[in-house]
Parts: sequence; structure tokens; C-alpha cells
Amino acid sequence: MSSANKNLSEFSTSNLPDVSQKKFAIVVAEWNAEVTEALFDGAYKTLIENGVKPENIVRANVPGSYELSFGSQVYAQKADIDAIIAIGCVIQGETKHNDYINHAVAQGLTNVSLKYNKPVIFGVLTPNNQQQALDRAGGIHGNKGDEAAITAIKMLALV
Ligand SMILES: Nc1c(NC[C@H](O)[C@H](O)[C@H](O)CO)[nH]c(=O)[nH]c1=O
Ligand SMILES: CC(=O)[C@@H](O)COP(=O)(O)O
Repeated sequence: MSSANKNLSEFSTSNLPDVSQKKFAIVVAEWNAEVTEALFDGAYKTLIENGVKPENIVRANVPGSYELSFGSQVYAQKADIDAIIAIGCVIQGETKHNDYINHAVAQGLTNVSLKYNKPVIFGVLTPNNQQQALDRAGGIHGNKGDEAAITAIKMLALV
């Protein structure tokens, strides 16, 4: 389906669970920081807007998206962390390097989530170019960070 001129991050905030006592870790890749900082800002803002207390949000940085799996695992094994949001942006280059990163981090985050029985949200953009990334980090297609935060909250209704 074409994504032209659509906000790809539209979501419902009805029937969200009470997360006033829930603690979130946001793990942020430093590669493409202009994009990942915008995604983090969106995720943080959305968590707060939907009932999460500032003191219950912890942030950690990792060098690149490939390291998001390990960074997320560090927090998933902490008893007081209820959900993890992994933020990254992997922009296609000349080689297949981005494909390997994307597949590794998608599978890695899934593995962490299942191993520790906690929501680990895939807040990683995989654009073909910088503009596509900016469009999805507060641009014409919304902010994937907002979407990742709502997803984390919704998943806590299950556990
Ligand atoms: N090119 C991008 C990278 N590359 C770095 C890797 O994520 C990783 O840190 C390195 O391979 C060492 O393990 N990372 C991104 O997040 N985004 C990119 O566009
Ligand atoms: C996705 C990346 O790691 C990127 O820096 C790789 O670029 P290239 O495929 O041109 O080496």
C-alpha cells in the first residue's frame, strides 16, 4: 500500500492500561543521531502523555542499531523494567550491510523479548535514504517513536 502523504504512525489511544507504576527503558542508537533523537523525543513525549511518570523512564545509548539487541537485553533482565523500546535508524548504503543489521536487530530484539517475557519494541527505521528517515521521525509520515511508545503501553495490557 502506498505510504504517500500518509501519517504512518496513526494509532488509537483508547483503552490503554494504567501505566502510572510501570517502568520503561528506551535504548537509543547513536548512528543517524538527528533521526534517532527525534524518535526518542517522540517516544518519551508519548509515554508521558499517556500516564508514564518521568522518573520511570530510563535511557541508554548504544553505538549503532546492531547493538540494540544487547542493550535491550541489559535492561530486559532487570526486574524493575516492565518494557523496553529500542530506537534506531539504519539507512541503506552501497552494500548489503544494512540488510544484515536490520535482520540481526529484528531477530535479536524478538529473542530478547521472548527470553525475558517482556515487551521489546522495534522502533528502528530502515529507510532507503535520509529523507525517508526524516519523514518518519516527525515529518510527513509521523513519528515512529510515538508509535513505539503506544505499542509498549498496549503490550503491557497483556502481561
Ligand atoms: N550504517 C548504520 C549503522 N552501522 C553500525 C552498526 O549498527 C554497528 O554499530 C556496527 O556494525 C558495529 O557493530 N548503524 C545504524 O544504526 N545505522 C546505520 O545506518
Ligand atoms: C548501513 C550501514 O552500516 C552503512 O554505513 C553501510 O554503508 P555501505 O553499505 O555503503 O558500506
